[in-house]
Amino acid sequence: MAHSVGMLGQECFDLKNKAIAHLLDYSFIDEIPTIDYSLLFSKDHNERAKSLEHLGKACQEFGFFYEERSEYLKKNSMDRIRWYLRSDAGENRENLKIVTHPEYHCPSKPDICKDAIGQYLKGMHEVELGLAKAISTILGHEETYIEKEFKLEAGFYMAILNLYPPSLQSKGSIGLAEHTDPGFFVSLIQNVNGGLQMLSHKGNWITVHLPRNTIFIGIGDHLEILTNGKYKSHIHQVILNNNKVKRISMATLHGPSLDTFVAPTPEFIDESHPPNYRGMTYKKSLKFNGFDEIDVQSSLFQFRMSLSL
Ligand SMILES: O=C(O)CCC(=O)C(=O)O
Ligand SMILES: [Fe+2]
Repeated sequence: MAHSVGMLGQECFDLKNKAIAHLLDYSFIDEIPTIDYSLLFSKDHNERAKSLEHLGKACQEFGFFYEERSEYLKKNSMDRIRWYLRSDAGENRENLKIVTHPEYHCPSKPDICKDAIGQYLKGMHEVELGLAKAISTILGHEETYIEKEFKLEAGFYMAILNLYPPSLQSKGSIGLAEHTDPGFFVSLIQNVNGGLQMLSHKGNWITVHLPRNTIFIGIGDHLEILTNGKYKSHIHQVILNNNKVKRISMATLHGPSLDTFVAPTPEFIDESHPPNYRGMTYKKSLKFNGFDEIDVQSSLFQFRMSLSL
């Protein structure tokens, strides 16, 4: 069933009971499995159990489920809004990163932006808490497990508004090179299909086609760490189409609070599953490679024990 979620800067979003998470299905190349968010909380026990099972399977097997620019160009390690343009062989995008939680920041111009993004993210916070409950349940924990582990009340969120190709024409086909994102999960909306690709477990790049008015949800690094690798952070990239299509996306990284220490929890560790990741606060993990918090760079690769120690 389709749910309405307006696009950025247009309609207001009412996501409370109306979000759907899209999780990429590796086995049916053209099909993205859809989790009906409302069914995760259905009063019908069978319906709820079925939909939780579907979500668990998707998580485990698929891993996904302008103001004055110059003002935001200067770099300071405590930036809460930063504008960025890169156009070279490795990356071609213009983007604006905004810390939106626990304090909400947003450029004040254009004024529609602040309200629209604020309302969208308010809705997404509800969705986040709902997904945290549902995923805690399928992991065999009490509903509040992830919310508590990640201290989501003070979660660090980053909204990333991307434009491909950038105002300068792109200098290659890579919009954004392959990467994973830190955090609990990433939500993404876009104005046109095409560009975003996910790496399947078979090693194929699959283009993500989102039905209109839907939100894509992908698992982030810190759910992988918490579950000791049971759920995998999704590897993705953006490929450009010879400057022919302008695409705008907004990715929101829903992270734990900056002071949360994230490590594999004992429930996911036993003799045959030793801890695969080293633990660290979310803040330290974001700054691990000398980046600022606002860069939201992944350091998952270095947290994997066999590689990092
Ligand atoms: O634009 C997209 O589709 C993906 C953006 C993304 O992966 C990111 O900003 O981390
Ligand atoms: Fe990303």
